[in-house]
Amino acid sequence: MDLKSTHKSPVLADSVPMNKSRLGLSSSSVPYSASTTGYSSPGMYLTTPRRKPAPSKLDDVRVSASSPPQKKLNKEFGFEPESEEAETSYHTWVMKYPSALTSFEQITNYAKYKKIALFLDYDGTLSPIVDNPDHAFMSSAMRTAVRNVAKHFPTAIISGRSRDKVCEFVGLTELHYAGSHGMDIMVPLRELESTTDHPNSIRSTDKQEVIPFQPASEFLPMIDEVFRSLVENTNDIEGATVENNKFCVSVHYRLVDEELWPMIAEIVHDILKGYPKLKLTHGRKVLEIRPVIDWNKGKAVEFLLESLGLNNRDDVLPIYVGDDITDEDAFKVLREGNCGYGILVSSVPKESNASYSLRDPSEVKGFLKSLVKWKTTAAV
Ligand SMILES: O=P(O)(O)OC[C@H]1O[C@H](O[C@H]2O[C@H](CO)[C@@H](O)[C@H](O)[C@H]2O)[C@H](O)[C@@H](O)[C@@H]1O
Repeated sequence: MDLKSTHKSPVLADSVPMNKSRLGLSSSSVPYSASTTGYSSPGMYLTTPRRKPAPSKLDDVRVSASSPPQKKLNKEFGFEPESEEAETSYHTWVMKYPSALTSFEQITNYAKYKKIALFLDYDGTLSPIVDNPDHAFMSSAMRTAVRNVAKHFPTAIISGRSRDKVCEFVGLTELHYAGSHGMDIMVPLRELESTTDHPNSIRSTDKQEVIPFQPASEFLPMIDEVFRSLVENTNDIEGATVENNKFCVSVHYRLVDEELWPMIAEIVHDILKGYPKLKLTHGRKVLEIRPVIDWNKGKAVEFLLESLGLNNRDDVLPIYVGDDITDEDAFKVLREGNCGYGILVSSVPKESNASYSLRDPSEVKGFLKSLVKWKTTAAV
C-alpha cells in the first residue's frame, strides 16, 4: 500500500514540513495547524523587527535562495541525504539556513557584550535518533560539551520527554530542565535577580531553590488514562511503543511495518475521539498526544527567560538549538521577537523558522565547544 498517496483517512495529519503526509492523512483534521507549527512559505519571516534594531539584523542571516525541490523535502526527519542529488539540494538549502559553524563569527559578532542564554532540545539534537527511545543516550563527549557550555551561559534543556527522563539522560544538575514540551518546568526562584549584575552568573539548579511550573497539571489523570488505553490497544502491533511523558504521550511507530501505520493512526484517532481536550501532533516517527492548552516550547523559552530575569533585554541573546517540529514554536518566538537565533538540526532540507542550521548532533557538539572557546579566549 502506498501510504504516501493513496490512503485517505479522516484520522490525523502528518505535520512534517511542506504538507507531505507520510501517513497519507488530511491535514485539516489536526488541531496543530501549519500556523502553530510555524511551517510556512519561504520568506514570510523576513518581516520588520518588533523591537531592537540590531547592528547586524537577526533576520538578515538567510540569503535568498529558491526553495529546494518538493521531492527532496518529501523525507521524514532525520534521514541522511542518500544521493548526490540530495547533497546538492542540501547545499542549496544551507544557503538559506547557513551553518552555525561556518557562520560562527557572524553569530558571535552579534553576541559580543551580550549574555547568551542557551536552549537545547534533546532527541535528535544532543543525542542521535535511534530505534529504541529508551536507548537514546547522549555520548559522554556531548555531556562534557554541555557541561562546559553551561559554565559560561545559562543553559536549559527543553524536551518532549518527561522532565525526569530527560534529566536522567543528560545527567547534569547544573542545567534548567523543561519536560513534556515545556509543560513541566522547574523554575528558579527570583532571588536570582541579585545575580543579574554579573553577566552569565546564573546559579546552577542544584544550588538554587526551584518551584515547579506545570500549566497542564489538571490533565494528569486524563493523560494517564489515555496512556493506558493506547498501550492496551497497540499491544498487538509489532514494534509500536507508547511512552508516558507525564503531560503528554508518545506513540512510536519507527519500528512498525509501514503498512500498519494507518492502523496506528486509526487507533490513536479513535481513542482521542473521547478526549476533546487532547490534541495530536506529529514528530519524527512519533504521534504525540497532549493537552489543548496554549503552551509549547516557545512559551517555555519565554517563561524561562523571564524566570531568569533575562527577558526583554537588549543585552541578552537567546539561542535555541532543536531538530523537530515542536522546536519550531521556539524558533518562531525568537524570530518574531527579533531577539535571538534558532538553529535547526537537520541533514535534509526543510522549511523552518530557524535562522541557522547544523547537520547533526555531532555538529551541535562542535558548536557548543566553539561557544566555550570563544567565551574563554575573546574579550567579550
Ligand atoms: O523534544 P525532544 O527532546 O526532541 O523529544 C521529542 C521526542 O523524542 C523522542 O522520540 C524521538 O527520538 C527517539 C530516540 O532517538 C526515536 O526512537 C523516535 O522515533 C523519535 O521520535 C521521545 O521518545 C519522544 O517521547 C519525544 O516526544
